[in-house]
Amino acid sequence: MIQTTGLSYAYDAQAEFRFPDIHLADAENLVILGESGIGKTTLLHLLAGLLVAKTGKVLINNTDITQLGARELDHFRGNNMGFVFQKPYFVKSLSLIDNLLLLQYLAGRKSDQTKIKQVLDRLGIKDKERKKTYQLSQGEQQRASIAMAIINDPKIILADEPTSSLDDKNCLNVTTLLKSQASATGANLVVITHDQRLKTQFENQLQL
Ligand SMILES: Nc1ncnc2c1ncn2[C@@H]1O[C@H](COP(=O)(O)OP(=O)(O)OP(=O)(O)O)[C@@H](O)[C@H]1O
Repeated sequence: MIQTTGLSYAYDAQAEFRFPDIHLADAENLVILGESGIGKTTLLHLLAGLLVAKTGKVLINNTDITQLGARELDHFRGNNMGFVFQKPYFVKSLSLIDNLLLLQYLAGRKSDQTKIKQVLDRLGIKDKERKKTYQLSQGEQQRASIAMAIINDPKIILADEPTSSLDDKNCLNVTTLLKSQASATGANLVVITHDQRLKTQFENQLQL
């Protein structure tokens, strides 16, 4: 569940944003649309607690993350959130499968190669599991970053332009996978994009 109230953020006096309130029950999805520079990434980073709001609250599963200290927030994020960032973050020296095993380890989970292979298979990159992530194409890296986001079954999946480098077929694969992952685990999925192809794929839309 995600609920925001009166959220605003200011980078400086020239770049101040007030965002509409968001109410999502468990398992509900939302696509946030809007032109470049309107504040989509800023809003997503506020939902993730990566930016500190000027005003307002962000309730996630009844925890107001704006009230958490840095350590608590890190812990909360690690246990509850999965991110698909515009620019993927990998450990460069490791293969794709080792990056995913590392994430399972860091979350205190047992290593589960079967699950990793299933996720990679559904994303169409199982044959790339032994590659270093820098050896993957941009679109493959985007799909790899989605595998990283969902591997530990987060309760909230936040995705920043997850389909921008993908062709139509992979765009549909990725949104289908994100939605089915979210519905399988009762997670909220929030996607921000200016990819108009996503408009018809989500029931809830917020136009900034
Ligand atoms: N660190 C920063 N300092 C000052 N201004 C910033 C900073 N980060 C972003 N901005 C400004 O805030 C505005 C909103 O940025 P944001 O990244 O949230 O937009 P966006 O809607 O996600 O854009 P895009 O679709 O191009 O990614 C932009 O005008 C940007 O220049």
